[in-house]
Amino acid sequence: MTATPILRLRGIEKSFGPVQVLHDVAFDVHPGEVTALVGDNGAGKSTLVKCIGGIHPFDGGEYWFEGERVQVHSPRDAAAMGVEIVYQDLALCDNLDIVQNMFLGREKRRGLVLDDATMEEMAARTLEGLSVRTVKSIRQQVSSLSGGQRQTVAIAKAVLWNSKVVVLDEPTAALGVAQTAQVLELVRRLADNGLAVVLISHNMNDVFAVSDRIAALYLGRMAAQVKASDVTHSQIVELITSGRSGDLGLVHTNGATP
Ligand SMILES: Nc1ncnc2c1ncn2[C@@H]1O[C@H](COP(=O)(O)OP(=O)(O)OP(=O)(O)O)[C@@H](O)[C@H]1O
Repeated sequence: MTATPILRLRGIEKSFGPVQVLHDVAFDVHPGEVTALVGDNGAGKSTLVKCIGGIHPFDGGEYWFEGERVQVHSPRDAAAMGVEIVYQDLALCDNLDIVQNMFLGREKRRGLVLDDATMEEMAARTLEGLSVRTVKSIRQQVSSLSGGQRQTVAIAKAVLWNSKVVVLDEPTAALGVAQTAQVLELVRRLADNGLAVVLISHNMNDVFAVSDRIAALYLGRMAAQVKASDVTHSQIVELITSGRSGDLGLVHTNGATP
């Protein structure tokens, strides 16, 4: 674990028209760690992640990356820094195979022709690096994959580009028990490989199974950002439902790094 956050947000404010959704949000993300982002429906998790990914411009606040203040105006800006977001819909094309999906929109070319051999080799190397053995062939069409395999492909696609921060929006939401376990193992492996991983989840078992830190949003405010080992399930549930925990001695508010 490292003390220096790779991504640091301070004072983030975001409104949609007259409705303010994020209020003075602080959020730190560390390399080599899984940071769970939790909060009730409508707490602002997706909005915060879309601000991180450059989809929503925020109205005020500071975005720091690798110790420098940055301006992120588009998903392209975020991707250029190494920030990738895997949204719940996964944005995979059913009629294409795994390699084609992993390079969709960022195909490698040799002159005017697609460089299929290089793409296939890079895709295979990435999946191997993540110890993914659940897919039979990388030339398999995505339509034939299970939910867990699809999630795996979407995650592999995100890490293919030397990404440094990967945000996963509810990666186990639609999965059964065995597939959930596989995806959680993969999430942990990403962090163990040095990536900073942000995991949005409503499932406290998943959160405590893989997370190093937990950030709880309540009505658009960061109620607390704590080390997972410092809190109990019920304290996190309390933070999610009421924005505070009875035992405040264990809670570090305002996103400050404990
Ligand atoms: N594009 C938008 N325009 C207007 N309001 C929005 C927009 N996107 C989100 N909101 C509002 O912002 C608030 C936070 O929504 P957000 O989707 O960020 O919450 P969430 O924590 O991700 O919830 P969930 O767990 O249900 O996905 C909600 O009240 C939502 O209605």
